[in-house]
Amino acid sequence: MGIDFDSFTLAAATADLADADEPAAREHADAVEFRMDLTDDPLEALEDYDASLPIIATNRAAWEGGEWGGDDDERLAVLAEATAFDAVGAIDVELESILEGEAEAVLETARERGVSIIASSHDFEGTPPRGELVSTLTEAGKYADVAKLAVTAESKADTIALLSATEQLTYHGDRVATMAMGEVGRHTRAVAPVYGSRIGYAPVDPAEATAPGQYDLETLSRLIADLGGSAAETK
Ligand SMILES: O=C1C[C@@](O)(C(=O)O)C[C@@H](O)[C@@H]1O
Repeated sequence: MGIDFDSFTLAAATADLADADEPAAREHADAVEFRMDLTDDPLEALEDYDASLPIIATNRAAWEGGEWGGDDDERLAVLAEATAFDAVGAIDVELESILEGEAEAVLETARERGVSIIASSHDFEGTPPRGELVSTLTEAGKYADVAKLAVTAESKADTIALLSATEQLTYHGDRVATMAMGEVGRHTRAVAPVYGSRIGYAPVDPAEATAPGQYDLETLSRLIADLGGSAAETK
């Protein structure tokens, strides 16, 4: 069953699926993001999975900030295999792979199996101008159920640009997930859902963050709840 992302989804991001059974995950997370690239035998881990949270499967390329060691064909083939597991409700595919024409098979397999698709783009260096944020999200949305963009904010203006792009796409009816990585933009992880962002990522244990600036799960859950952030209510 695909995750519908109709409302905000808080994902416990981890390399270790056992985290899905941790009290913090059971209490605060709506899904678990399994970073397949950060573990040795991800398909075996999926086979052993018996917790109740649905899984977002991500097999991040090294050229997109991940740690997958093999080539891209194999990386996407392993991701396609992950869609066979009932617990996998969504996959995350790099927009770059989609635009290069490398992801057709994995996207088709996911669609056939009713698994939702997140098309993602990351900028670990900075934040492109607002117009570019909008066009990247619009492009990603053509191929996926959720268009995701993670940037690195270097100024408050960067965070405003990201939130503004989030609001624009959401107002237009597109499903997006946005966040600014690093210290300057950290608060966007709590605030972006107010403007429509559909997915937030947080580790169960802050020492095991999967991206710079992440809050731990309990903290992010509380911040979002306090701010009343809910994707469906942005108009
Ligand atoms: O793409 C994302 C977002 C993320 O990079 C973040 O900034 O929280 C964390 C990653 O695990 C996830 O795949």
